[in-house]
Amino acid sequence: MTPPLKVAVLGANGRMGAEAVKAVTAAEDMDLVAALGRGDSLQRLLEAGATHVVDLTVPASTEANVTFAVEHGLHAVVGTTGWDEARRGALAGLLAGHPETGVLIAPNYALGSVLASAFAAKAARYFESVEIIELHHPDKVDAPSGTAVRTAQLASAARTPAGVPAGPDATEHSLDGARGADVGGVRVHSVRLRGLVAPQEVLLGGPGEQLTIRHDSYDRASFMPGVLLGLRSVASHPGLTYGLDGYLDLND
Ligand SMILES: NC(=O)C1=CN([C@@H]2O[C@H](COP(=O)(O)OP(=O)(O)OC[C@H]3O[C@@H](n4cnc5c(N)ncnc54)[C@H](OP(=O)(O)O)[C@@H]3O)[C@@H](O)[C@H]2O)C=CC1
Ligand SMILES: O=C(O)C1=N[C@H](C(=O)O)C[C@H](O)C1
Repeated sequence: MTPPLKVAVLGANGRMGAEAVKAVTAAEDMDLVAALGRGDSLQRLLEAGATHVVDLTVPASTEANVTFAVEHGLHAVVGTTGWDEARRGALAGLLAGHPETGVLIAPNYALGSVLASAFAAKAARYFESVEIIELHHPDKVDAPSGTAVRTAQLASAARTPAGVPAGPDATEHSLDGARGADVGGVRVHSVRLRGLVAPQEVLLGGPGEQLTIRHDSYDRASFMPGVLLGLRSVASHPGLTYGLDGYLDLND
C-alpha cells in the first residue's frame, strides 16, 4: 500500500487554510503533519517530516514559503494570489536546480471555475467584446482576483493569434476606474460585497447577442477537491505548473 502523503498547511488559521486542514484530515491517503499560522517557523515543516506543503497565506509571504519548500525538496500546492510573471519566472529558475520537486500554482482550485475559464477562452475569439466581472467578499486583500487575471490572459491569448481586435469602446471621458482594469486588452471589474464568496462572470458580446459564462463558489469547500487533486498529482509533475488545467485533460 502507498504510504499517506505527509501534508503541511500554511495559513492554517485563515478562511482557506482552515478548510484545507479539514479536507486533508478527512482524506484517507493523507496525514496532516503540520498546520502553521503567521509567525510560526518554517523549520517546523522539516521537524514534522512534511513531504507536501499547501500554501494559502497572503501575497506578501507566499514566495518565501514556496522558496523554502523547494529548497528542502517539498512539493508545493499553492492557492495564494500574487504570483505574477516575474515571480513565476524566478520560481521556475529555482526549480531548475531541484528537478525532482513539483509546484502547482493555481489561481482557482474550484473545478467549475477552471472549466469556466477554459470555456471563456474558447469562446473569446468568436465575440467582438469580452469583459469580466469578478465579485468577492469584502475581506479579500487583492483586486482584481487572480482568477479574473488568469481568465483575461487566457481569453486574450486566444484572441490574438485568431486576429480578433481589442473590443470596441468609444469611451472618451470617464472617471478613473470606471472602465475597470485592462488585462491584456480585456476589461476586468471588481466588486466587493458582504455575503459573497467568489462568483465570476465573463460577458461576451456580438451583434445582437450575448453569452455569459458564470461560475459561483458559494462555499470554500468548492476549492478542496482541486487542492486534494493537486496534492495527489504534484509529485508526478516536477517543475512549475501554472493553473489546475495543467493537470486536467480539457481537450476531450
Ligand atoms: N486558488 C484558490 O482556489 C483560492 C485562493 N485563494 C487565495 O488564498 C489566499 C488566502 O485566502 P483566505 O484564506 O481567504 O485569506 P485569509 O486572510 O483568511 O487567510 C490567510 C492566512 O494566512 C496567514 N498568514 C499570513 N502570513 C503567513 C505566513 N507567513 N505563514 C503562515 N500563515 C500566514 C494569515 O494570518 P493572519 O490572520 O495572522 O494575518 C491568515 O490566517 C488569498 O491569496 C486568496 O486570494 C482563496 C480562495 C481560493
Ligand atoms: O480571495 C478569495 O476569496 C479568492 N481568491 C482567489 C482569486 O483571487 O482568484 C480564488 C477565488 O476567486 C477566491
